[in-house]
Amino acid sequence: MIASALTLLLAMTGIAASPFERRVADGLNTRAVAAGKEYFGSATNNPELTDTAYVTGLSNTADFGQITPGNAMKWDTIETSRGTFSYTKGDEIASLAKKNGQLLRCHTLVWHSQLPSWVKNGGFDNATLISIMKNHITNEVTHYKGQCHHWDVVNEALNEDGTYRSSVFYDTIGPAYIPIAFAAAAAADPSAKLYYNDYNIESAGAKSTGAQNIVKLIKQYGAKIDGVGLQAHLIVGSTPSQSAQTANINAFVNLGVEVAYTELDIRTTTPATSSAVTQQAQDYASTVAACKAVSKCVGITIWDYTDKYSWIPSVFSGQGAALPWDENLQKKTEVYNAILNAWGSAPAGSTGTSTVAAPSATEVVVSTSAAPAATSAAAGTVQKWGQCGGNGYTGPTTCVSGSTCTKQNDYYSQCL
Ligand SMILES: O[C@@H]1[C@@H](O)[C@H](O[C@@H]2CO[C@@H](O[C@@H]3CO[C@@H](O)[C@H](O)[C@H]3O)[C@H](O)[C@H]2O)OC[C@H]1O
Repeated sequence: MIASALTLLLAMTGIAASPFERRVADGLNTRAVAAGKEYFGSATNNPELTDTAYVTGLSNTADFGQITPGNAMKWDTIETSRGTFSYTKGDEIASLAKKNGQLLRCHTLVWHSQLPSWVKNGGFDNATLISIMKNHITNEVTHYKGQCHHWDVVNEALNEDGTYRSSVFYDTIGPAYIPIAFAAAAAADPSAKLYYNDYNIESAGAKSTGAQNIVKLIKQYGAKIDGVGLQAHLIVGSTPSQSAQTANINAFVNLGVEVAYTELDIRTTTPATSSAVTQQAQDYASTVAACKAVSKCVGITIWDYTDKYSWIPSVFSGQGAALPWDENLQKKTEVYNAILNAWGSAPAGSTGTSTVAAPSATEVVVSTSAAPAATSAAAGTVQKWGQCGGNGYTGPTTCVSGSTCTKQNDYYSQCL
């Protein structure tokens, strides 16, 4: 009786055992952990949690050691009207992760999308919007304090050319909204790792450089940033090579932050052909191998695990089949095994499922980039937050020669 209860408990936690042995079940997460990573995980959404077969798969810690709420922690769910906070949906997913013994990646605090119109169209001035943003962050991060392994603090602040995206936050506050957000999140939960998260930054280019500049900006302001999330909404046949991805990861790591793949899916035209599936398996493998090759790439999250609940078909017309499980919750063997084997061999003593040799992965070390240069503002430039000091700002306070940095209040200062 006690032995069968123990077996049931261990099966629920992804550990297979007899009364005389404890063996870790083989899977995407246990292989990632054996490769030195923190987790392999999946996003999920509340409506799917009524599907018991789906939840059983999501709760299998051999495959998934981490869960990310796809929508439940976004501003339009949490603070639908000013000062009214609702955590029911986020709590449901946080509780599931806790029950399963899985890590929780919390997503996301400040984003131009899925933002309620009372924020987007509120017409608030600079100081008021800063106060609204800080209040939102403080309230939500405090609610989940101690539960979030990572927080995606700011999501998608960049255009494709690496310049700042126009949003109510950027247009009202200026780029300083980013370090202000990170500082507020750090104050509310000092132990959560704080991430900047974006798409199309999985290989070198203007946007990846823009994200690296955001890391520098946050640090210049004296705020804490721990990591950069590479969303990795990729396309079959156009996925960057392993070496391109590894070099890109190292460019972030060399700035003193870690990296995680946060929303990986690799879409194709549907219905997927067998050659597309073969290419997709290779694309997943090169992405996993890139992460494996750099110790500071801490884990990979797929943006849900099954095509049944993928967001892709609703956003990219005629595209889909992006995930390792199909619409019937069946593993796509070729894709699943490619991920499994890209992580390397099964943990010693595990209940093995595959014996295919793993590809070798080499750590690529690129030269350490120079420390970020202190920026000097041009005469007449309105610095929308604390460029001349104030409100905790510890970055450069120098104007270009001949101009004087004048503090107007805690939020505005100007080089005159
Ligand atoms: O009708 C909405 C529906 O449109 C919404 O879809 C979600 C949109 O966000 C998706 O996640 C984002 C994917 O891209 C990255 O850019 C972001 O970081 C992610 O947050 C999510 O998967 C979709 O479900 O869901 C709510 C419905 O009311």
